[in-house]
Amino acid sequence: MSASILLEAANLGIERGGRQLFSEFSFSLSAGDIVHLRGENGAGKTSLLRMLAGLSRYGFDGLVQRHSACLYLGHQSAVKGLLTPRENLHWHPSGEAFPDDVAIDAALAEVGLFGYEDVPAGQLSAGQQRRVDLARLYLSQRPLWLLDEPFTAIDAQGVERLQQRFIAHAEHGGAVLLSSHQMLDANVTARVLEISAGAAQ
Ligand SMILES: Nc1ncnc2c1ncn2[C@@H]1O[C@H](COP(=O)(O)OP(=O)(O)OP(=O)(O)O)[C@@H](O)[C@H]1O
Repeated sequence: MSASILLEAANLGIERGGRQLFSEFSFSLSAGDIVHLRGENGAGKTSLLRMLAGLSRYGFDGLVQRHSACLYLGHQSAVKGLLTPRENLHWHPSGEAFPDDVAIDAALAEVGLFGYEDVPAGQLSAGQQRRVDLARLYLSQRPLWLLDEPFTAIDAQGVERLQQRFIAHAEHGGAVLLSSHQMLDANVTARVLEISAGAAQ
């Protein structure tokens, strides 16, 4: 095994609701990779990302080897409305706690939430709540990022900043696998993984 490989997936298959979404899907993620997971609605992107993150095995086949700690961002918000952004990040349900309020506030500023640190998250807009989740990308030390629709509810400027963050993460030895229906900017050097009905490539 090369030291730079962060994840290996071999012969993956997913069956949901009696339908085989795809099978015999193999790939790896290495340090420096940005990989864009694409496929139509229902193709199985969320199912695949959950499988890779080790969150679900239902209906799955194949072997996933993670050689690195992983940060998983689901397409549904993990933000608790009664907690403030600072508290949400302090006690994040991923189990990756961020105890340093100074670092948390800096991350919140990075995602445009300066001044909202102590506002109950339930009072924030959908995009601002998504930004609380995304602040983890400025706090986490985990090299392998598995991101399900990270651009959801994010404005154009925010999407551009996120892509800059992906580039910086990859340049520092991380890897990013993200699903999105949006095209990535031309300055993002990304590999495409395409899932289509019954097959993947
Ligand atoms: N818990 C479940 N039980 C049965 N079928 C499921 C379950 N979860 C997902 N599916 C089915 O699996 C298929 C793939 O769903 P998934 O959410 O992985 O697709 P997706 O590619 O992420 O789609 P989208 O682009 O719409 O987010 C869908 O047809 C969905 O109905």
